[in-house]
Amino acid sequence: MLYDAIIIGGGVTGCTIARELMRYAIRVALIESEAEVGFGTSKANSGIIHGGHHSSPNTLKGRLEWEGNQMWDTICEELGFGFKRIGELTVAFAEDQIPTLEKLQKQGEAKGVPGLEIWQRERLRKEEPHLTSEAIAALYAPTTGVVNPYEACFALIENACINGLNLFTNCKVTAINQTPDHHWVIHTPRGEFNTRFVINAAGLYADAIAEFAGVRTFTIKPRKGEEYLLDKRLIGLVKRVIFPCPTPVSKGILVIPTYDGTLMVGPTAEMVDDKTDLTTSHEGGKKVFDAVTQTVPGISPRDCIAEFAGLRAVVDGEDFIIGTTAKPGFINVAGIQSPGLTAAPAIATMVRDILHEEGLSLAPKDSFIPSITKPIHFASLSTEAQIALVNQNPSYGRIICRCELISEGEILDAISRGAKTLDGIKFRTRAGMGRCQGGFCTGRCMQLLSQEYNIPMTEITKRGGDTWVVREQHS
Ligand SMILES: O=P(O)(O)OC[C@H](O)CO
Ligand code: FES
Repeated sequence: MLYDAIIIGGGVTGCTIARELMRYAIRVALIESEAEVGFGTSKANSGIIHGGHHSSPNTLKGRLEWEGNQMWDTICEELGFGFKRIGELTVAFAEDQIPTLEKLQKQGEAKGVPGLEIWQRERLRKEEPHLTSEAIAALYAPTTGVVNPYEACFALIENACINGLNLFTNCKVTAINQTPDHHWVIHTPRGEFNTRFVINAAGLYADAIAEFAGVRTFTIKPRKGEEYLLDKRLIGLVKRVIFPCPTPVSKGILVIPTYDGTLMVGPTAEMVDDKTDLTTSHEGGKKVFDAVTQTVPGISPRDCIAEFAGLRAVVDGEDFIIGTTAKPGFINVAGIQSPGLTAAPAIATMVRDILHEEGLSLAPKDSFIPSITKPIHFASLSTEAQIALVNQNPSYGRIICRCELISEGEILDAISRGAKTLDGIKFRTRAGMGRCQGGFCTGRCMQLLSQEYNIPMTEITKRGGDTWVVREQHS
């Protein structure tokens, strides 16, 4: 079969493009090397929909940041994943940082970002009493939001699949070539895929994919960010995302009230050589906690319940690379570092427009379904609603994850929506994300995966590949 477009890479960029393209009467596939979408850089994203004022309007990422920011309300309404505009504060600790706040405010206002205000010490103390008294002023941005990035990926891809996307996971591209009639052939261990257009949204590996096609003009360098999740006891300590004044390459180390309320602190910003290096380090942890304990003194390293790292896909020049290449039909969507999540919906419409300009006919599809059935979150229901649900389906009455109060019904629902691994369950339902970090619920989630896919426990993985949890015993 000849596809009209194939997207390589199922991070938030690829998933958002896929969902956008499914509005039109075209044949589209998405190829992802990992076991599930969102399992690369996206799963370690800080989950911030940036206010719109951080990047210069003279850059592509600066333009798409604000455009994308404004598109998230509709997407979340349609797809039902969590998104809250909780606002942010960029904090100044010394007089010489005030011009930075003013510059960010002007930059945002030039783009049309509403509501940017500089708060002086008194207002700051009143609004965020747990912020250090050393803070002298802050730029408030009400447009900043938080979202669970992996939930966004799952919801976008589920909706894209309902609307006809062909999704291939565990499918690593090994070569790309062009036929004499200028169609592209993508080679994978799961077979060959033929397409008119290739959309290279391969994140850290976008340079390798461009190289396969003979159009590489950039190199992706990984910049690591370590993040530390804190215990629930700190929920509510700050209400907004707290930023320091930015550095030339990073927005700095933040205190992030995630969508679920749990605080997360980070990220670091260290260039690394290895695209698979997701280690956290003593130095990284120290850097993060030294910074955030100064900003919010109520935080302690002892509150950390989990830590992880992600790798930003950075190119020279630090801007997004989105556009056509020397070979017709091959489109790069590369260098999507921060604010990539924020910009993703605007990136998707930009890619759609490029495809149209390049000659792909995009007739809107009358049958497009914009929404998905929203997953039930049992613990948030009223007692009456919980009783009614359990009477109707007793699996919602069996709690699998005690820390996060997640029921069997929710886990079975996640599996029916495509969760294939323990992380797939965890990122969809929160089972395993609690204080015991899966100590109690992992075995029970494995039993459910084994039962639903009819596979032995030894085939179940944490996140695909060789990440098995139990091994067969040989005597
Ligand atoms: O450190 P940055 O600027 O890459 O930003 C990363 C995230 O968007 C915020 O944590
Ligand atoms: S029981 Fe699931 S994280 Fe503790």
